[in-house]
Amino acid sequence: MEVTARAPGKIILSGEHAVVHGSTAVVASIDLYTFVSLRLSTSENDCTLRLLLKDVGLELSWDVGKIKAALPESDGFDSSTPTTCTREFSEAISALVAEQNIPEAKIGPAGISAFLWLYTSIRGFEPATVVVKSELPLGSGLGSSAALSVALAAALLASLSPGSLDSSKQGWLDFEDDKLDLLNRWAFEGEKILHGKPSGIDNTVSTYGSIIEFKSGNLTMIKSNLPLKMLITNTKVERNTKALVAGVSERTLRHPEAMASVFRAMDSISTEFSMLIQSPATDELAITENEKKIAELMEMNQGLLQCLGVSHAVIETVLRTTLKYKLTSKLTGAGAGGCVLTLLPSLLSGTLVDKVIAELESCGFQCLIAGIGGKGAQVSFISTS
Ligand SMILES: Nc1ncnc2c1ncn2[C@@H]1O[C@H](COP(=O)(O)OP(=O)(O)O)[C@@H](O)[C@H]1O
Ligand SMILES: C[C@@](O)(CCOP(=O)(O)O)CC(=O)O
Ligand SMILES: [Mg+2]
Repeated sequence: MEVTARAPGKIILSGEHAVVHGSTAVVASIDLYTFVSLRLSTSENDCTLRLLLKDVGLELSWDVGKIKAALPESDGFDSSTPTTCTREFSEAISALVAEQNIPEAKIGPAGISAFLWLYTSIRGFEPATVVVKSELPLGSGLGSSAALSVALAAALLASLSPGSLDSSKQGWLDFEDDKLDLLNRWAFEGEKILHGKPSGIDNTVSTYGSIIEFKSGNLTMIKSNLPLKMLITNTKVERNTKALVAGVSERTLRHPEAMASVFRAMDSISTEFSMLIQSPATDELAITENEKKIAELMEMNQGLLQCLGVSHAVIETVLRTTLKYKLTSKLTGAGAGGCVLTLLPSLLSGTLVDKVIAELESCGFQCLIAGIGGKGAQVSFISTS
């Protein structure tokens, strides 16, 4: 039997970075997914754990006996209790990753470390083949790290207890509500390896889907009464979330009072953003008024992200370009490159949207409009017998 899980990426509509420091943020899942397929080995002579990372063209493999010998002694694994990768395990896992001699240009090693931690913690030392493939651009602010952790944990947990899902059914199956919390907590452990100090917002929206107001680990699912159409522009400037999150924490240590004020302002912006998108807007006039306020909040949010030191010249180029068309933009995710969101008001003509996209793409950027607020993690079973 093979199990495939899929987990969506996300756009942070308001409050990135500040959310790591306890402020409110608003996030939506997008209809671009990371897929993880898991096939346990059926051959007695096979002792290999294989990891195929299709997006970066890497095929890695380890002897499961060697993995067991390399990791510190432990009381055994317990898939029902998500545990944090300790420094001792992290060092042993880094050594297992290093021995694969991965070309640095291909990928940051943290994703592979997160894989080894989640795999060995949930499934132990069983030989298997795991294939990862994503529709998301990696390291661009659309949450590929969380989608990887969620899809991986989902495939592993589903393979352990397929009975809790109706595996005779075709197509994508939802997890039961009580399993979602376990899945989310495991994915958070993966995201810790990838982000250093994650807020948990990305793994939460990738697990549950929808639009979520998030603060200090608590989520509230919300329903938008606005169309909230966002143009996503990928600047293709690569950056690393872990380094950017650490940079904001260092700035916070240097200027605690000033940064606390910025985080408070971000909290107010996100709270108002959430309230505005939920407020009943029955006619065109009310929708337009609320969209204007949303645009203003996005502009303020972007200004504060600049205060945190996470904007970038290329992001400013996108802001200037969209402003020529009287459109408002903000970076999304960790910033310093990656993706930028532009609000497309509901009355905006299709011709104008085409024009702004053409101009952005002439700068070498890539534009897309994703569906937002859809389903979270799901699994599918394929019988290989
Ligand atoms: N499909 C994938 N294949 C391999 N590694 C991945 C994949 N998706 C995510 N990763 C890991 O996540 C990292 C990017 O995460 P991050 O810097 O948090 O950016 P984002 O989450 O915005 O995409 C990559 O460098 C890699 O380690
Ligand atoms: C900057 C942050 O708020 C979001 C990072 O998102 P991404 O990895 O850039 O997709 C970090 C976090 O919340 O864990
Ligand atoms: Mg990430």
